[in-house]
Formats: sequence, structure tokens, C-alpha cells
Amino acid sequence: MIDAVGLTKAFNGRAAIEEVSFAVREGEFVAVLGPSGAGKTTLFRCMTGLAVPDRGTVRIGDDDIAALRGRARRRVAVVFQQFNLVSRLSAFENVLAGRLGHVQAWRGWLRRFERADRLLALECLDRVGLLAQAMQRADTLSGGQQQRVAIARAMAQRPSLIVADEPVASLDPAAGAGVLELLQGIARADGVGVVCSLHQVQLARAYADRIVGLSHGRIVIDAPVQRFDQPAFERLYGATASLSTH
Ligand SMILES: Nc1ncnc2c1ncn2[C@@H]1O[C@H](COP(=O)(O)OP(=O)(O)OP(=O)(O)O)[C@@H](O)[C@H]1O
Repeated sequence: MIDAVGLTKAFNGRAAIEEVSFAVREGEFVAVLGPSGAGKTTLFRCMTGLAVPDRGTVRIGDDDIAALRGRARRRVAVVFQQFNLVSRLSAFENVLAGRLGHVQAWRGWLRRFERADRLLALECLDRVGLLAQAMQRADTLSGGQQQRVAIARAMAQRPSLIVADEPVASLDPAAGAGVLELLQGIARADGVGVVCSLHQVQLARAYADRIVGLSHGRIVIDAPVQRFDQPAFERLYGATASLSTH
């Protein structure tokens, strides 16, 4: 469904990612692991059209993501480490923002969404367990709740792919696990592809279907989660690291 081929991006003559290729199928949850500076964020920015690769393509179905403009971009939803909600708006209004790529522009400006869009936003909030908080201002919610709102917003976009860049890095372990369980559920129930970068190997092993490992800008592992073993772990994090303690 999503096909990244030969992605290369350099900054000041130094490659941040080099010849990165991988595919994500419908309903698949792929965790991207790798040490700091391995190139995960650069890869994600290229996959979402936020950055233009020097070489390579990302296709979603028949479309090249770099060529997708405006509304067509709605096929890829992004979840950020810092949630990126509008703090003074309610959870509900933030989720409605996920519909902006689907409605006429004036409806977005005036926040006059149709009934079907409002119902969908409520349904998405219900799916993430926050219906009761729908009218609460985003900045009064806990970090875990804010990330759930961001996921509801991504769902309201009705995307083919959700790209989540370290979505649990700012959360405590329980809230982080809850967020990954949600993303896993969305992949399975809705057939949405999910690509999620993580620093916690144990979370990747618990929730992902596949692990893609990036090191120095290159893919060094691409394997089903069951095959992510000690040698794979060492290839990614170095010989002194031990999988059993992660
Ligand atoms: N805008 C930029 N300008 C210059 N160098 C950059 C830029 N963005 C990324 N880099 C460099 O590219 C390399 C990969 O960075 P990137 O942020 O993609 O890694 P990462 O795996 O996401 O790291 P982390 O896990 O710490 O977030 C690093 O060496 C970084 O310094």
C-alpha cells in the first residue's frame, strides 16, 4: 500500500538517510527503531511530504506522496511527540480539524462543520475513550489524553496511513502503552497502515507486526517482530547492548 523506494536525504553534504526502501501493507503496524540520529524523523518527514527527498519516491497506492497537494495529503495522517493540538480549543474541535481536508474551505474557516463530520468526530473521540471529555479544553487534558485526542484527529481524517513520530516519548509507561494499543487497534480494525518510531524496544515487540531498524541512515533490519532477536538488536544498537534488559 505504501512503498518507499531508495529514499535519500542529505544535510550539508551528509546523508541523514540513504537508499531507504520498505513497504507497509494495509492494516500493518510497523515500528521503526534506531539510535538517536539514525534518521527516523528525516525518514518520516519524507514519508509525509513534509520534506522532499534528494532521491527516491514514496508511493501511496498509485500516487507519489511528493506530488500530493492540498486535499490529497489527507491520505496520510501524522501523530507527533508533542501532540500538536490547539490548546485553547476543545478536544472535539481539535478532532474536527481532522476533517479539514474533506470539507469546503469556508466550513473550516467558520468552523461550520456538517452533522456527519461532527458525528464522526464524536465517534473518533469515543473510540479513544474520551467522549466524556469532548468539550474540555485541550490544554486541561493529561498528556496521555492529549495524545489520544491527536489520534482521534488522525482517525477523523480517514487516512490510509498514520505516521507517528515517537508518539509515546512524552508519556509515562502506562499512558504510552495505552496509545500504542490504540494505534494497533486502528491498524487491525480499520485496515490503516501505521508506521511508528519508538525508542523503547519492548514496546515495539509488544505491539508491532514488523520492526524496521535504522542505523546511520540505512535500514539494517526489516523483519517480523518474532524474528527480532539478540543479533538483530546488536546490529541496531551495538554489541554491548542486551535485548533481555529491554
Ligand atoms: N534540518 C536539518 N539540518 C541539518 N541536519 C539535520 C536536519 N535534520 C536532521 N539532521 C541530521 O540528520 C541526522 C538524522 O537526524 P534525525 O532527526 O532524522 O534522526 P532520529 O533518528 O530521528 O533521531 P532522534 O531519535 O534523536 O530523534 C542527524 O545527524 C541530524 O543531525
